[in-house]
Amino acid sequence: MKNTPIIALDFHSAEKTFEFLSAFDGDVHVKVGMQLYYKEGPAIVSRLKELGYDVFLDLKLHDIPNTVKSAMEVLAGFGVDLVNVHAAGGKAMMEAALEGLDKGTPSGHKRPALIGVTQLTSTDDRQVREEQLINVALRDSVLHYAQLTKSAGLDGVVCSVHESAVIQEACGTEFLKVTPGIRLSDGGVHDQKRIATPEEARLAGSTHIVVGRAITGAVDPRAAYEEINALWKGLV
Ligand SMILES: O=c1ccn([C@@H]2O[C@H](COP(=O)(O)O)[C@@H](O)[C@H]2O)c(=O)[nH]1
Repeated sequence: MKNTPIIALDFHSAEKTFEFLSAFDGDVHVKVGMQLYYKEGPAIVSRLKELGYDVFLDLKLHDIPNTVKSAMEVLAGFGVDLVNVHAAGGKAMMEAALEGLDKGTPSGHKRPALIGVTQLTSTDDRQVREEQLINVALRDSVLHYAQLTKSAGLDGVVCSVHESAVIQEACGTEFLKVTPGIRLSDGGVHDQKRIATPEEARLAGSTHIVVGRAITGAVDPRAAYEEINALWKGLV
């Protein structure tokens, strides 16, 4: 899996998606989230894979272990590179997800990497305390979910840049730290709470960054991508 910025294709149709991608060569890493997948179904994933894109299918599964296992068995057949579950579903659910992926991956193919969502980057300390009734700081909750995810055998987590360093220390450099909530220093925050710049992500030890609106909402998306990639790679 390449470590160039993962572009969140948060569009409502295949038409919009491919119009957007026409400004890029096929050598980018993309994320298909709920809105695009629910609209276009597995066909959008097959099309992107046929065109050579690395695909993160971001459906954030969260259900009883048996259901998640069966669903992952199906997703494994799509040939995507990365899939995810909510770590809050528990260790047994995450283990079941991995089992489903192993079972569904066609022989001779590589199993998609599997990561656990810790606390969404749109969540802050107040919500953890008052809405989730978790009596530890958000950072400790994220670290706990990361360790649980690792103990279930998954390949990494979705977290914010603010937790990447502590997770790297606890779970190692190979453990994926996929970080959304990326903004340029003059960019809008939108609905995100734990944001950071591409440079901050690199310095904190994130292994991947996920970028949506800072690219898709830019006047010149290709230029925004190049700027973010250069900052992420430390080239400027
Ligand atoms: O904790 C999470 C998990 C997933 N996301 C997804 O990443 C992108 C971010 O989009 P922006 O426009 O850059 O804010 C989006 O698809 C989310 O569903 C996340 O933001 N936080």
